[in-house]
Amino acid sequence: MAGGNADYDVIVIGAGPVGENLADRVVRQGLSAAIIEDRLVGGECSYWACIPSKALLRPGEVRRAARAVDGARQTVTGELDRAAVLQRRDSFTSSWDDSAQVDWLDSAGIELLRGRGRVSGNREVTVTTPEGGQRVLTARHAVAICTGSRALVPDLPGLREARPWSNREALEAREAPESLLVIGGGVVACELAGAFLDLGSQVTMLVRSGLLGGYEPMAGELVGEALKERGVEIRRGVSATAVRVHAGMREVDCDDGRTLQAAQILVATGREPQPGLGLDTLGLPEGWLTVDETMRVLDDGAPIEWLYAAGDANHRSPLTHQGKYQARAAGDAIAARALGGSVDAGPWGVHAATADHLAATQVVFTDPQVAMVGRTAEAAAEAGLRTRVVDYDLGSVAGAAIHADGYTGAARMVVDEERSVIVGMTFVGQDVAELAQSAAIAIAAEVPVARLWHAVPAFPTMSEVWLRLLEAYGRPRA
Ligand SMILES: Cc1cc2nc3c(=O)[nH]c(=O)nc-3n(C[C@H](O)[C@H](O)[C@H](O)COP(=O)(O)OP(=O)(O)OC[C@H]3O[C@@H](n4cnc5c(N)ncnc54)[C@H](O)[C@@H]3O)c2cc1C
Ligand SMILES: NC(=O)c1ccc[n+]([C@@H]2O[C@H](COP(=O)([O-])OP(=O)(O)OC[C@H]3O[C@@H](n4cnc5c(N)ncnc54)[C@H](O)[C@@H]3O)[C@@H](O)[C@H]2O)c1
Repeated sequence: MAGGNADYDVIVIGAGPVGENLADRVVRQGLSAAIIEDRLVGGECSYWACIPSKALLRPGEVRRAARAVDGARQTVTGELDRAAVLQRRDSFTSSWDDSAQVDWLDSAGIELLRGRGRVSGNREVTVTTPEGGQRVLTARHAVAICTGSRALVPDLPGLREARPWSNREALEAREAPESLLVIGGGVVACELAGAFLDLGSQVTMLVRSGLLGGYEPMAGELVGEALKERGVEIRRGVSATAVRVHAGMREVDCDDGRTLQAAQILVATGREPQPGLGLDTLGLPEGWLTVDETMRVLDDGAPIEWLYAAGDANHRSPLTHQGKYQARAAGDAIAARALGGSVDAGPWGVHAATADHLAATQVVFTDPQVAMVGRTAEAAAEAGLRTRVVDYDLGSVAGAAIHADGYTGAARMVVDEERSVIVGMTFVGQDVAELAQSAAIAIAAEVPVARLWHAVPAFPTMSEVWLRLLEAYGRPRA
């Protein structure tokens, strides 16, 4: 066990958004930290996930928004400039150059070590350097696993040999394939199907069950209708059984007896943990790490005092902002434990990531967008809550009608009847992303429904859907 002679107070494996935030948090409180990264500082999010995907999606969204407003529509006559769209994506990823993020680590006082890290003992990490050397490092207080996740490729005959795209190849692409077969119906599948449609690919989606599982059903329905209207072929209830490459095309056999052809396949079937983290040295199984509320890794339900896992690595809420929220809780808890302070890990405590369970915010950047906070009606019922569900047509709100001609959208509010507080809210429609935070505040602050009647939305904005939902629910006495 490392004691006074340890190399650093804290060692963080993985310099994605979560690892960077965790390291920053401990350094700000006077501890020393090293961060180990084997690819680019900034992680999946900055180079192969959130940032390039949103950069690719935005131009098409803006074009459609203008075309949805009479008077503006007439001025938008040309096609998207696809080369400019790709160039804009490149500028957001700094052309996959992480020097600015490296400079930031330096300015924050965090030491960067390039290489692949793995836990090799109690408070010990071994780094395999890019040159193939090994370096053993020790941590005085904590090791934090912030290694994110990687695309899960199903074990399907011929699929790997066909060299399909994951999010990585898709988001680095220099050009769009003529045709793209997307396997999966989750968030990555829906967002990237739209992005490549805008870039000119003919897109087919192979969706085993519904679209956007885990969200309110209206989200998948409205997003699916819009994708179809824009020309995506969605084959629901169909699974691939085998893949071949023939004459430069991918051929995919399906369980409905058909064979589909595409120039490229995008696998968007979920994520898996990074392998080779050395968990076996601690007797832990490979897989997503289970953690307590301060992100300490649990071994048979008991926390390992010095080992933390935050972000995708623990799979509690695999989203950048929720992972960074966990990093703030974990970083502060590490510092409090190291410096002899008290730790407040109870619900909504300063060292607890309670919102992961009760108020996580998610935005799907499809067109229409989906913004969801907290639980779906189904999840709330499964958790045993006595709920009332209120639905409202977002398109009938004056602000939405002005926002776009023929605005189509939906809103759902899930109220816990025992406590008279909202536990879930979902908005679907053009530009609803910015409505999410209003719901996050209402849900995290557990504002009673009676008090919400005093939070008056401005007229004519889309936020007026709040008033309509409350009217449909009824006005409880305060
Ligand atoms: C296509 C796509 C789009 C997405 N869009 C959004 C979005 O719009 N909004 C959102 O909130 N979330 C989005 N996500 C999810 C988001 O990308 C992740 O939740 C987020 O990146 C998690 O951050 P992280 O720091 O935990 O992991 P990562 O960003 O994956 O970073 C982990 C880092 O650790 C490094 N690493 C891994 N193993 C080792 C090792 N052994 N040694 C050294 N370094 C290692 C990796 O190279 C990487 O740099 C998207 C995901 C995908 C796939
Ligand atoms: N805007 C955002 O915030 C955003 C965007 C993209 C991704 N993300 C994050 O990344 C995570 C991963 O996204 P994802 O879309 O890869 O995963 P997902 O879990 O959301 O969806 C996976 C999809 O693949 C299907 N699937 C799984 N195995 C399959 C198989 N063998 N054959 C056919 N279909 C199969 C599932 O039914 C599901 O539709 C999300 O959970 C989300 O947290 C967030």
